[in-house]
Amino acid sequence: MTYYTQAKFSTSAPDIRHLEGDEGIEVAFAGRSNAGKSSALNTLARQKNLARTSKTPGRTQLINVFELEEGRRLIDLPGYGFAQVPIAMKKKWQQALGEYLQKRKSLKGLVVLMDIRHPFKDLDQDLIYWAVEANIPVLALLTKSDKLKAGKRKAQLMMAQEAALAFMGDVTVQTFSSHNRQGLPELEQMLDGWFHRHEEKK
Ligand SMILES: Nc1nc2c(ncn2[C@@H]2O[C@H](COP(=O)(O)OP(=O)(O)OP(=O)(O)O)[C@@H](O)[C@H]2O)c(=O)[nH]1
Repeated sequence: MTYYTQAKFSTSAPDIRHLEGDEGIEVAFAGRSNAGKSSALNTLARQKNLARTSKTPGRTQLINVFELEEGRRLIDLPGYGFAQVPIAMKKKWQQALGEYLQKRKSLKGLVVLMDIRHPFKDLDQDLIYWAVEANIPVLALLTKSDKLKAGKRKAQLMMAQEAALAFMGDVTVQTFSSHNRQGLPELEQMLDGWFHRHEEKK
């Protein structure tokens, strides 16, 4: 049992601007469609169906809020970068996401999930830049690490760590696999830090 196993679905919001209750502490999860976000949330919570996983990219459209305990939340942001979404909608979404990162007072950390084989695509980079600008610490999670052999995995991690320096902010990079739970303790440690750091300041 860890703190995160108690995660419970709380609400869905159709739009980031409709997220309620900007109090307490929340940590958001974002990533391109199919990056493995739902799988990572399920792995973290040790629950099979907390966040739905699908093989159809782009299915996670709503913003899902999972409560850990009163005033502690995980926010599952919709996957981005889905080719079939019209440009106007993409722009609207990006603007809303930027606003969320800038204005959301309870947001204390952002996990950006990226397939270890294709990290730091344009939209990932935009998101990380916005977070850095807003002083939100970022954990870049290189997902599906089980897809690579150890040597290649290490090389990808080092390359991504090097690339992360360009953001000039609080950006940590680690590898992660929902299939074999590689990186789960490190992910939990980072989240613990975000939740606790702010608790102490209360
Ligand atoms: N090998 C491997 N495959 C994974 C891992 N995590 C997720 N996948 C697979 O990648 C696909 C997408 O995973 P999801 O967790 O649904 O991805 P998502 O980012 O939530 O996708 P959207 O719902 O489109 O936002 C599924 O087929 C998963 O089985 C992993 O750690 N290792």
